[in-house]
Amino acid sequence: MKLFDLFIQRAPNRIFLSIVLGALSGICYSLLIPLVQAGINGSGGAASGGDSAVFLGFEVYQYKLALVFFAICAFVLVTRSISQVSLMRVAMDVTTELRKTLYQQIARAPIADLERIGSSKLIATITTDVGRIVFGARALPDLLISAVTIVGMLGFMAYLNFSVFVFVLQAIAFGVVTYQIPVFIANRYFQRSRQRIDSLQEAIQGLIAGAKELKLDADKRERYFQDVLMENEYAVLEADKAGNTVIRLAANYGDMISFFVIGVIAYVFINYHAITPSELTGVVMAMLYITTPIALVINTVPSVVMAKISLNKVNSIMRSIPAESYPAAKSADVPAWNELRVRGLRYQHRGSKDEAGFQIGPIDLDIRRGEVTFIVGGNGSGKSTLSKLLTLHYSASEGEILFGEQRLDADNFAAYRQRICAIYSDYYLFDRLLCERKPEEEERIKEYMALLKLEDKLAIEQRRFSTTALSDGQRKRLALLAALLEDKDLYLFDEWAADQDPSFKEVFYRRIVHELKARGKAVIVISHDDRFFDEADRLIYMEQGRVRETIDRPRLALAAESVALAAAVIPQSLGRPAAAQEAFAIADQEP
Ligand SMILES: Nc1ncnc2c1ncn2[C@@H]1O[C@H](COP(=O)(O)OP(=O)(O)OP(=O)(O)O)[C@@H](O)[C@H]1O
Repeated sequence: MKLFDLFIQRAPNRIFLSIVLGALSGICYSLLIPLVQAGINGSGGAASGGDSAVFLGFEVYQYKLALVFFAICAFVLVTRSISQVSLMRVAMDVTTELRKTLYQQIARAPIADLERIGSSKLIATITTDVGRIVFGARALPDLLISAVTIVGMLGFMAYLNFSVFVFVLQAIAFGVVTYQIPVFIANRYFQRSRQRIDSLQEAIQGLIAGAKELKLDADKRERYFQDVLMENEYAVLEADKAGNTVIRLAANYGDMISFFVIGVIAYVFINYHAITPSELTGVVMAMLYITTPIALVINTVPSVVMAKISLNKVNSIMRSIPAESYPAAKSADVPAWNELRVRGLRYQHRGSKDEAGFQIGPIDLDIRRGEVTFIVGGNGSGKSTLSKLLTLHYSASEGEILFGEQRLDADNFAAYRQRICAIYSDYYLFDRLLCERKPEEEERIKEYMALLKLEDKLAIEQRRFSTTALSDGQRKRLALLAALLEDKDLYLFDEWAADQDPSFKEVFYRRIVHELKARGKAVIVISHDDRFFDEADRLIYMEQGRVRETIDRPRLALAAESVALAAAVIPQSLGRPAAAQEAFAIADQEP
């Protein structure tokens, strides 16, 4: 994707019009000086006429020429304005369009890739890069108008005196070539600054999200402030300062090129070439006249350079976010299922440079509708990773998932995922209900608000929560309410009850999970709440990325029946596998 292509793709006609009007404006702009000179010299030919007229009480000398002059001024004003306004509006559309493309790409990205890239980089791209691209691209009409003006003026000089024209051309070529050296150096600094913006963004997130922890300890706060936040801030500042200093010096050099050339023509060139005083005046006027367009070209170069750097960043982010290749499908496109079977499933997280990523599998398990499956195991045993495989966010490297008799594949992936509802441990609470509105919704909302004791805390108006400024437990209950209003086949709760008080743990395990089971849903509960393991129809115990033990209800009930076993077996199954094995071995020996 190239800078100008963005604009052409968005509005080719408006861009064409803008370029034509910009070019016309540049041409007319460059006619003004020859006209003034013609007026001064009284050699305006037929147009000047040499007569004077009275206009609004003022005497106007060579009124025809004056008329042409002011008409051109008005034309330049109109065409330049239309060209600039039109391109500016396209630029604004392009900003929104570019952001929209990024939003869509993020929405379509696999979760594993979003986790790998991290939110800081994505936010920096959306906020910093898109703005810079459009700012740079917006300078393009001015560049065009200036370039045409410069070309027009050079043409005028060629008409006045060809050897002056050749000299000026050479001087400009020399200026442009030498100008590239500082631009190259500045470019390096700007690239360095852009690389540090991602880290800075991450540091800012830490400052906001970690404000509570930082406030508790002044030393810690100071260390974070200096070593992380300001370190990145100063790195960006230094690189930007250096880049802008070089660019400024280059811009001043560019500004003065015209004057150097004027000086050389006025004091040196005339000694070696035949040039009349009126030609010399014309050339000097033309040179002074193009000082501004040359400065403008030179001053907009940094914005264009920045825009190109940002565009490269956006391109590289876009390339690093692959879109999921599953065709969009509706949940109705796949047959109903009763059992989800997982066979030989493997997945590996992306590792660091020195270490291979955590591996899960091979996993074999069955999840049935109308049953509650608990997934238990120690921290880091792979429960959440398995939950993202089961809810079809991670794509397994090996193995298969079957919904009933239907094997999960690229064609039905999106449709089956539509049938799943989950509250992850790192869930996000939206500020409104996003599920499809159902006729009985009002009734159910009332019922759940009462059950989850939320009715005094917030109201739901037009499907929007009146507040989400709630306690952690209340926020999670609100997320649960939103999930319960949906009608999916499979519900997964990753440590949902971890921050609920005992009464809500009871409500969750004994009422909600039961109710979902009674509605024929497949319910997966990832939990450390061993007190409620008796609610499970099946308990899957994970260890080091593998299913170590699958315990079905009869066996679980048997083990739990004995007080000794209940105390010894189930808690130990989380941390002391040897004892758990022994206890289940005893349970298994029961007739
Ligand atoms: N996005 C990720 N990228 C790389 N590695 C990851 C990622 N998420 C988890 N891991 C690794 O996978 C391992 C298992 O993590 P997982 O979150 O699945 O465990 P868990 O059983 O849910 O733990 P807990 O009970 O603490 O929530 C961890 O050791 C972690 O290092």
